[in-house]
Amino acid sequence: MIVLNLHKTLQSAQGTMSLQLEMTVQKGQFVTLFGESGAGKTSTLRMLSGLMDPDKGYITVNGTTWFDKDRKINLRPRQRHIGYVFQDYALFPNMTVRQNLEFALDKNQPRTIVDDLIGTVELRELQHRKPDTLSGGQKQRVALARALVRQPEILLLDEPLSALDSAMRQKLQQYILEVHRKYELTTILISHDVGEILKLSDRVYEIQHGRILRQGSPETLFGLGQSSAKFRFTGEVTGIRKAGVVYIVTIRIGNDLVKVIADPSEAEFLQTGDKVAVASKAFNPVIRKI
Ligand SMILES: Nc1ncnc2c1ncn2[C@@H]1O[C@H](COP(=O)(O)OP(=O)(O)OP(=O)(O)O)[C@@H](O)[C@H]1O
Repeated sequence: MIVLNLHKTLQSAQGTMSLQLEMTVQKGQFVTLFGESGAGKTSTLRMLSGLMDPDKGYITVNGTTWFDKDRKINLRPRQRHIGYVFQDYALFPNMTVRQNLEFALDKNQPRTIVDDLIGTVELRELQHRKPDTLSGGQKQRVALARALVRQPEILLLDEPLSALDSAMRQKLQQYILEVHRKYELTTILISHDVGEILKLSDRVYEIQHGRILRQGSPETLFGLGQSSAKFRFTGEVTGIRKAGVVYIVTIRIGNDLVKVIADPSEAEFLQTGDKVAVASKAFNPVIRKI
């Protein structure tokens, strides 16, 4: 179980922002941090991993204190047994895929874990290639495998899929779920993609200006518990047009554009850029802002 009690003054473009978060993540959970840019999501992961010191508060993981300002406890990043995957892969360009993984091994650690990971994320054919010969999705599989070489209990994923196209994202989501289950990880993801959050997470925290605004299961948080589960998708509004007494709302789902008819009460609160859920109610799609 991870218990976070974090206080940190951050410098935003608008001035100072006071981050104050209390969060408990159960062992084995898949948790997502969601919220607008600059809300403090990355800073939260950096404090958990030891890359940024909180001004006040404590971090305990499975009963061990990793950080406690009052008791002057502050474990170094290497002592925290965390795997961290970033959006930009951060691979060593002069090393092959296998060498990137082997470089992460601890002294005395058996090499079998490297083979196991290469198998799990299907890198066997690519293992002797250098990163600049790989696609974005392949590089991110290498970064995911490398983050797991030291067999961490906690995996932190900072928007790892946001640079990938939709088909590649879907594949990578599958790999992420697979490693989360196979290596019995506790995983914390930062994501803005509602479909991705629904697919992967047990629990979502919505962060705004350094505070938890809402938390709950993804279905509850995005209002999907109230709609029929027979037909449901999430997407982003790209246009709203009035057509007589109704509105035509264009929604982007992955690479597809779908048009949905909405009545004025549904369309009233929508604008371009909104994330929405569309579900069917007795064959009529209903549209809800999330
Ligand atoms: N070391 C630091 N010291 C002070 N302020 C910082 C530091 N690092 C980041 N900040 C500021 O803290 C704020 C929150 O940044 P953070 O990266 O945590 O947000 P975020 O929610 O992850 O946003 P995004 O989705 O854009 O990545 C930003 O305004 C940033 O400039």
